[in-house]
Amino acid sequence: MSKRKLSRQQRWRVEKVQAERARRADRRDSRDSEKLAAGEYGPEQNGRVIAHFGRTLDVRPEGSGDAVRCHLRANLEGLVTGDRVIWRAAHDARDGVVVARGERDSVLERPDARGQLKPVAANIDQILIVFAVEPAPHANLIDRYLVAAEATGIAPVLVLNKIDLLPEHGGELRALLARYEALGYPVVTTTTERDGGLSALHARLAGRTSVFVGQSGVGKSSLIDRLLPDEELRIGALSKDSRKGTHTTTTARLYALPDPDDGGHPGVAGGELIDSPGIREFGLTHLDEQEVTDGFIEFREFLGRCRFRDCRHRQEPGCALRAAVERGDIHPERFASYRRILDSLEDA
Ligand SMILES: Nc1nc2c(ncn2[C@@H]2O[C@H](COP(=O)(O)OP(=O)(O)OP(=O)(O)O)[C@@H](O)[C@H]2O)c(=O)[nH]1
Ligand SMILES: [Zn+2]
Repeated sequence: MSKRKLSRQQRWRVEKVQAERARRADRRDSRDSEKLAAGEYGPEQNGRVIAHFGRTLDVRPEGSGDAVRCHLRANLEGLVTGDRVIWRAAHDARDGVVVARGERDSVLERPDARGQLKPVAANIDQILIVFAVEPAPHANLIDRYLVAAEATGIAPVLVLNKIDLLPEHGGELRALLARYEALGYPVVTTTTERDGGLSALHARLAGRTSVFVGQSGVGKSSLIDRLLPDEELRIGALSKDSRKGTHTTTTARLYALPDPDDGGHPGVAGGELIDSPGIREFGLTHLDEQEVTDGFIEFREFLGRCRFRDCRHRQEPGCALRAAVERGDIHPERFASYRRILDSLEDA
């Protein structure tokens, strides 16, 4: 679209529309300023963005209470679901205005249609990477997700779902996951087919903001449906259609999970979930060689120890990474995965 040459007339029309938009934003902003000055808005308070639609946001007041539809001061851009904000409620309490954005602890980004990274959600504490007994994961796929998660700086957690389908003694999959536990990654097992099958997951979610990612068919929808059983909690939630991935731009939403210690009322203590089809499809995109290398956390202690400063850990003599593989300090499959991920970047 952006590459297409616009005719002069089209360009003129686009400019006119943009000018009109800017004028309207200015007008809105000066109206806000007047109202703010005239005391038509209440005092500043903290809140969190639970959904956003262009320049309109739903903000949940800190503590509790229903979300309030807010608009943005014109000088504020790029807020996303999960952002902490300072806002003021209108005196008629029906809407409000967001006046500032708080610092972000973390941000999840995805490339837009032009390949530019855009933030889609903020202040996420953990990325739950969902796998299943069926379809069985390749170790390489787990590594890909872990590398992508490490690049965001958000802590990854491995969730093995459908454990009702595990063979009696756990099979290869448990051994595979034990390998990741040894690296320090938390592993949680779940099943939607048994009572109490989500209790370890509930414990993991409590008090944190999480997102679920993972390949198709592993049970993300099934897990989320059970975590948010109350239809009301999912007001405005994804429709069945948009779940199927056709509307990957659908806005991310933040949901408070029911808190079992508070009679099942949704609250921060029960944990919070940010979800959208785009977030679920999060994967290995737009990483460079350095980010991939850094994403293998057990490599870190060996980096910088190769004979050559610019070692790419291939055939170079004195490679500290390859020596670590030979000594058994790095699992050969993790190293093979590393190589495969780098090769796939070159192909892309
Ligand atoms: N046996 C078993 N089946 C499960 C479990 N959880 C989910 N399933 C089934 O796995 C299938 C896929 O589940 P979904 O929840 O649609 O998976 P998803 O990850 O959301 O898949 P996409 O929407 O394609 O991304 C469904 O048929 C579920 O009923 C489980 O714990 N055990
Ligand atoms: Zn090396």
